[in-house]
This record gives sequence, C-alpha cells and structure tokens, in this order.
Amino acid sequence: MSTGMGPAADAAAAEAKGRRVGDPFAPEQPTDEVREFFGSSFADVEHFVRMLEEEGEIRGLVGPREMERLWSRHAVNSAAVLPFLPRSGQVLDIGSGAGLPGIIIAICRPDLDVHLAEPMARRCEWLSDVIDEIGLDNVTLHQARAEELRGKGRADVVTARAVANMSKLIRMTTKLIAPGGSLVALKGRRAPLEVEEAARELKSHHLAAKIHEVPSIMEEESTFVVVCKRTK
Ligand SMILES: C[S@@+](CC[C@H](N)C(=O)[O-])C[C@H]1O[C@@H](n2cnc3c(N)ncnc32)[C@H](O)[C@@H]1O
Repeated sequence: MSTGMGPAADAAAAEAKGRRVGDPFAPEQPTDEVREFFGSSFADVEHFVRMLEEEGEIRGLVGPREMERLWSRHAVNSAAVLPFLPRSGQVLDIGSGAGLPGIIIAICRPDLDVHLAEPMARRCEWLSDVIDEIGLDNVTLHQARAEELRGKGRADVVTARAVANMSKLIRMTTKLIAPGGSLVALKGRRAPLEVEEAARELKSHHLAAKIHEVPSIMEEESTFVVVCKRTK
C-alpha cells in the first residue's frame, strides 16, 4: 500500500515493516574473509546456506527477516563454537532446528562424532535431507528432547543455540555431559546476566562457567560463547 508520499517513503515504510514470508529477498553473499575462514569446508557450508535460502522459509525453519542474513547471523555466528570443541570424541547439539550450530560443526569437523537432538518431526525431516544432500557421514540424528536422551550416553561437548536460558540449559543437559566435558552455549550480549542468574545451577551441577566474546568477521556485534566445564 502506498504512503501517498512518493516511492522513497514507500520503500522506507516497507523496510520499517520488515520482510514478510514470500517477499523477494536479496541473499547475503559470503565475503572473502568468510571463504577463507571456512577454508576447505566452505563449499559444504555454502551448500547448506543455499538449501536454507531455497527452503528455510517455506519449511518454517527460518523467520522472514532472517533470510537476508543467513551467513552473518547464522552460519558465521554458529561457527563461533568451533574453537571450543574437543580434539576428538562426541558432540551433541540439542535443539538443532534448522541445523545450527550442529550442521556447521559436522561440516567443519568431519573427525568428530556429531549427534543432533531435535524433537520436532518436521525439523528432523529437514535435518535428514541436509545430511543426505551434503553427504555427511559423521552425524546421528535423534528425534528427541534433550531430557529423553538421559541414560543413553554422554558427550564430550554439548552445544546449544537459542534453546533456553542458561539455568534451564544446565538442567536440561547436565546428565548428558561426560566427566571433564563441557556445555558450550551460543549467546548474545545478555550472556553475563544469564550466567549470573544460573549461579545456583552451576554450583549444584559442578560446572565452572567462562564467557568468551567472539568478534564476528561479518558484523559489528560479537557472539558470546558460554563454556561450562564439568569440574567433577
Ligand atoms: C529457537 S529454535 C533454535 C534452533 C537452532 N538451534 C538455531 O539456533 O537456529 C529452538 C529449537 O529447540 C528445540 N527444542 C525445544 N525444547 C527442546 C528440548 N527440551 N530438547 C531439545 N530441543 C528442544 C525446538 O524444537 C527448536 O527446534
């Protein structure tokens, strides 16, 4: 609908409202720095991002306003966990949703045994399609809530992005972390507050939290990675 104030005002009004499902969008392009960062994994990460561009919205995995920032806000943001992964062993990503950060981890660390836990059938179908299409042979998919995996093994690192606040995440994952292992949570700038609020859970579950600010190679805002290491 026109504002009646000319094309520039119409465009500004549309932008202010934000993009809606099905509206055309300009896919974000990876910079040279991003290509270099992902190195030999870049082609598979790009394949995953292209799948999200084509199907993420219609399959209800990515919100309409996110479609123009799949590299910066999603692929690159998820890669902030990479320095906090174990040298070898098992990683469990809970609440993987569209595959973040689990698919990025599986692509960038083919040497790790990566498990994805996602309770929603529709999202699991998507994850299964991604695993098949990219040809990832180091991923096991569990259609399950994190709580349902208790007693079925423990991972060296449990990852989570946008699943729950720190207190809840600790309660959900504590029985899934191997002795000496860690919970690695991707957070925004509220990370220090969330860690403070989780003081009781951290103590009772013998976890020591450290917050790492990871600058983005694509945007000004940093990502905060909260590493909660099991101390006993
Ligand atoms: C907001 S989405 C985030 C998805 C993805 N991690 C990301 O960053 O795009 C939260 C996801 O957590 C899943 N989830 C909710 N409760 C869960 C639980 N108890 N255990 C595992 N996953 C859960 C939801 O089904 C959903 O896919």
